[in-house]
Formats: sequence, C-alpha cells, structure tokens
Amino acid sequence: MSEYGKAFALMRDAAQGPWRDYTRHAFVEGLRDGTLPRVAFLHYLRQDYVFLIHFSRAWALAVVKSETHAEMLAASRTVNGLISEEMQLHIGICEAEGISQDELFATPERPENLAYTRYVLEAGYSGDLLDLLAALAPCVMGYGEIGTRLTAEATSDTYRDWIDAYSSSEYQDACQAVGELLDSALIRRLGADFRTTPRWSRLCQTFRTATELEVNFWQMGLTP
Ligand SMILES: Cc1ncc(C[n+]2csc(CCO)c2C)c(N)n1
Repeated sequence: MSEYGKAFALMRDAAQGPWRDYTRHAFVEGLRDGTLPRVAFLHYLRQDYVFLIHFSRAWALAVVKSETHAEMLAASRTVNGLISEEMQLHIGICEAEGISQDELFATPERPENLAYTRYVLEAGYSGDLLDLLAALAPCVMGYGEIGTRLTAEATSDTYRDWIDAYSSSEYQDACQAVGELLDSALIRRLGADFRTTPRWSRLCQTFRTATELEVNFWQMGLTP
C-alpha cells in the first residue's frame, strides 16, 4: 500500500506495466549508478525547465477547477512550490553547469515534452478537477517513488543532489498532500465507492496515458 493515498495506489496498480517502465527506466538506472552521460542529464534538465513552466500552468488550472477552500489551498501550494523552488533549482543547477538563464529560457521544446504537458492541460480544460489530477498524479508520485528507491539503492554520488531533492521529507510531504487531495476530491465528487462508478475506469486510463508520456520523456532525455 502506498503512503501517497488510496486512489493513487489503485491507479498505479491498474497501470502496472507502464508504471514499471517509468519508474525503472534506463535513464533512472543511469542516475542510480552514475552512468548517465552528463550531456543527457543537462539536456533533460533544460527540457524539464520548459516542462515545469507548463506544469505550473496545469496546477494553476487546478486552482480554477477547485470547489473548496481546502482544494484551492492544496493546489496553490503546489503552484508556489513549483515556481519558487523546483524551477529555481533547475536554474541554479544549469547556471553551475555553464548554461545561462537566457540560454535556458530559449530551450526549444521537444515534441515528447510538448505532447505530455499539453495532454495534461487538455485533461483539465475539458474535464473537472478529477480528470486533471489523474493526469498530474504520475508526475508527482512517480518522482517520489523514484527518489525514495534511489536513496536506498544508489551506487554513485554523481547525481546525489537530484536524488536528495526528490527523497527529501519536503518533497515526500508534497506527494502525500497530493495523494490526500486526490482521495478527498474523488470522495467529494463520486462518493466513497468511487471505484464502482463509470468514471473511475476513464480516470485510470488518463493516469495510464500520463504514465506512458513520462516513459517517453525519459526516453527523450537519453537522446540529446
Ligand atoms: C518530466 C517530469 N516529471 C515529473 C517531474 C516532477 N515534478 C513535476 S511537477 C512537480 C512538483 C509537484 O507537483 C514535480 C516534483 C519533473 N520535474 N519532470
């Protein structure tokens, strides 16, 4: 059972194959044992900066689609964390590697990157908060699982900073908060037996598609 809530554990189990491909991808294993080429890591970070711009927009949309103050609070905290912490982290790492802010901001967006974020935004534009959260969850919780596992299994310190960021108690708390938001949003809109409703399988399908898009994102990272 996951620490990130009941619905997340159910959605992940319904998307087992893609979930494994995502959380055990060759890119992730290269972070774990330090064999990931630096050029691939920096290429990934630059694309991820662009990714985070659109992800922040998607979380801002979650504020718009909220129905309670508690939902607005959880979504706006994530927007704030993304813009003031995670994006800052990327700017800092890139600067330390000789990539200026101007260069970073001018990064051309790769199609795999564009496909993922616009898929998430479209889930939110055309649906409600549940559709949006089902598309957002793999990104948040997947990195939480990867960070926790790599902390225990890393055999190299090369990518230790990256691993530490996602295994930190702050990040793990954020994953738990999103898990609680997902559970409570489902119960509010579909009832406690949300698994028996017709919408549940569609939400699981959205979660699976977003997971597949995460796999493609790692794959893109391996091909600078
Ligand atoms: C491709 C890609 N997928 C997931 C994350 C992780 N992530 C994205 S937004 C966010 C903050 C909480 O919502 C976190 C941790 C990433 N950086 N890049």
